[in-house]
Amino acid sequence: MTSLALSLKDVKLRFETTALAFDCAVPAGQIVAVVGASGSGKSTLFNVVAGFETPEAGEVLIFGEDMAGRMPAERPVSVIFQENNLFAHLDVATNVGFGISPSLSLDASDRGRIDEALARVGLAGFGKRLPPTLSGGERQRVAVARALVRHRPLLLLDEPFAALDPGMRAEMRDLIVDLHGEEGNTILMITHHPDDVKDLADGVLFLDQGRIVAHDALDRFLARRDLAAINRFLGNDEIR
Ligand SMILES: Nc1ncnc2c1ncn2[C@@H]1O[C@H](COP(=O)(O)OP(=O)(O)OP(=O)(O)O)[C@@H](O)[C@H]1O
Repeated sequence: MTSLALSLKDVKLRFETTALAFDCAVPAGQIVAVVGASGSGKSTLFNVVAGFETPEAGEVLIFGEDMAGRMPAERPVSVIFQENNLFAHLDVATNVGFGISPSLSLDASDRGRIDEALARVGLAGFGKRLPPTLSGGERQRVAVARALVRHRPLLLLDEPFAALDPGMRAEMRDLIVDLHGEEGNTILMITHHPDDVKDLADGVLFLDQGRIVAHDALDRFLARRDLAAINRFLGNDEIR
């Protein structure tokens, strides 16, 4: 039996004007793109998994463990957002160090791990720099380095390349694929770009109006023509 990185069972949430309901089972070791129109519920899905939102019903299981009552820091999850992942007044090495110890009690071997992680994302020698002196792409690499030292088996990427130019986006995609190959972790990545889906994903979770309406392997997803929302996303305009 394939082990599951994530299962959402009858998960339900309600905001004033919106009801959301999530059901899915994501096998361990995959890269899964999370897509859907603005407002379809992608960030809310991540917030439920990471523990920033508590559902009013249902179960969130990560590697078979029920996450009910577990704070975000206690979950086997790392999250990288579109921006603002770093503390601007703390240097790069310290920002990465939070991934090892939230109280920053770091010994010499921890400092070695930080340097290794920075080298791994192409930022050797950047440890003393402050985030505002870095480019957007470099800041995202620091966030990736922090996720690397945190070493959690489930990584959530919430549009991590959205603020980057096309060349940098492609570089970051390559970096994520390389790290996934090395770590063997499970990655869920929110994106609005069909190219990210095609280049990165093993599978696709497609959301529409607060529900997961498709969960497919990549090839099957790309061949779908049966849902207008997916046709819009893939640009199958002639079929609509
Ligand atoms: N804290 C909240 N309070 C009230 N409504 C919320 C809250 N969080 C999300 N919503 C609503 O839930 C729906 C889903 O929002 P969500 O941010 O998850 O969508 P999304 O797919 O991530 O959108 P985008 O692609 O624009 O980031 C939206 O209608 C949003 O207004």
